[in-house]
Amino acid sequence: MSINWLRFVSPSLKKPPLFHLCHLPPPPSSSSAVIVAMSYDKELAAAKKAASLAARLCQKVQKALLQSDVQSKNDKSPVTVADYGSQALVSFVLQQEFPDNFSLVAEEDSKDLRKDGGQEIVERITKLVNDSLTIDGSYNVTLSTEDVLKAIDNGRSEGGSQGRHWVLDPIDGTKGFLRGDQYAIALALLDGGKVVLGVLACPNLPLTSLSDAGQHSPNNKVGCLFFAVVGGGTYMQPLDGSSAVKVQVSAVENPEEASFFESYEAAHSMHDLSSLIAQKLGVKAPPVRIDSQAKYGALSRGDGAIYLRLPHKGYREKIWDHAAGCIVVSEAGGVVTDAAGQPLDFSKGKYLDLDTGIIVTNQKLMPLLFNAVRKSIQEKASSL
Ligand SMILES: Nc1ncnc2c1ncn2[C@@H]1O[C@H](COP(=O)(O)O)[C@@H](OP(=O)(O)O)[C@H]1O
Ligand SMILES: [Mg+2]
Ligand SMILES: [Mg+2]
Ligand SMILES: [Mg+2]
Repeated sequence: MSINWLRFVSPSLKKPPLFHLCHLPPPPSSSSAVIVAMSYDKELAAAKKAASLAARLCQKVQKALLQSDVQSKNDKSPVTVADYGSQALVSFVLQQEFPDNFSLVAEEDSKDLRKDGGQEIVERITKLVNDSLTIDGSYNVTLSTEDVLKAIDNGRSEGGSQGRHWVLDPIDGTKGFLRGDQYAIALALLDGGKVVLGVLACPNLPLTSLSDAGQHSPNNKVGCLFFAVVGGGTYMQPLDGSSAVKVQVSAVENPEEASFFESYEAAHSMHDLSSLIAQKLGVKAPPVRIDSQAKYGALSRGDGAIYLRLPHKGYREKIWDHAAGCIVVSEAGGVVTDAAGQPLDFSKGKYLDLDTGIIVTNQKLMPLLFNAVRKSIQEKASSL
């Protein structure tokens, strides 16, 4: 038999309450519930610091992007010095902060960098990482090229349902990054297979809503940091560090007024299926196509009301593409499920086992969205 841990939220807390719900066995000789609150304060501070430093590194590279900074991985997706630099930096910072209990599941590894001809690019990455550490000033170190390669490879954990694992996408939306568009540094923490903390740094996302007119005006500042801890809500602050505000998903109940997000890259989602779903719902506005988990961030503050991600058959989603985004949206009052209505399961290793795809919206719209998704999938299947 077990008792519930109780959610403990002090009304006097000004900071976001950072406590985790889970189950514990009862104390041996007590009939009253024991409240044990698990805090992720230190993890949140470290994650925000690591993601902000990585964002600064990426911004620097995006400004001066050279063709030679781009390599092609075996799966033909691009990867840049910024992806590697961001991963090395975040990995190094987290390892310094949590030396006794460090496990990281991250997208990149050093295999291609260790091949012949990789030395020059590794030196460039090492310089970027060291420059970022010098600006930060908390760690009095200069990393060697081998230190950087090792920091990248410390992201080789498999994750799973036991213990704590950090989950990192050092640049989510590398194609957007290369185009000068949206991208995100996405960092989450799994504890016992559940996402308990997420940080999304979105260096090119305007601080004001994407739906506001004039969002591309030169006066509209960009650079958002979203963060969420389980049970504590979602907050957004400018990447330059000024104060955070609590955010909430859109309260739209009428799908005709809902706007929806999908991937910019046509190959990442079945846009024909999304259009069918939108048509069934009566959504009037055309889809807003943006790269990366910036979509989850934008949705968490109500810029749009629906995010549909319906990859082509055979594609397997990775946990680093959704972990941070998922908690950022759910703590802002949204719902994230697969196309069968099941919550995403981050406890199975690097991959998410999903039915068809991922659907995201607010609690009011979810039943309508779910029905439209099921009907559209059936219609598409029977028309083939
Ligand atoms: N064929 C495909 N279908 C779905 N997702 C894909 C894909 N090819 C790549 N991706 C993933 O889509 C992510 C970008 O998401 P989005 O489409 O929302 O911009 C990529 O992350 P990276 O850029 O980190 O590699 C990559 O993991
Ligand atoms: Mg990639
Ligand atoms: Mg990604
Ligand atoms: Mg990536």
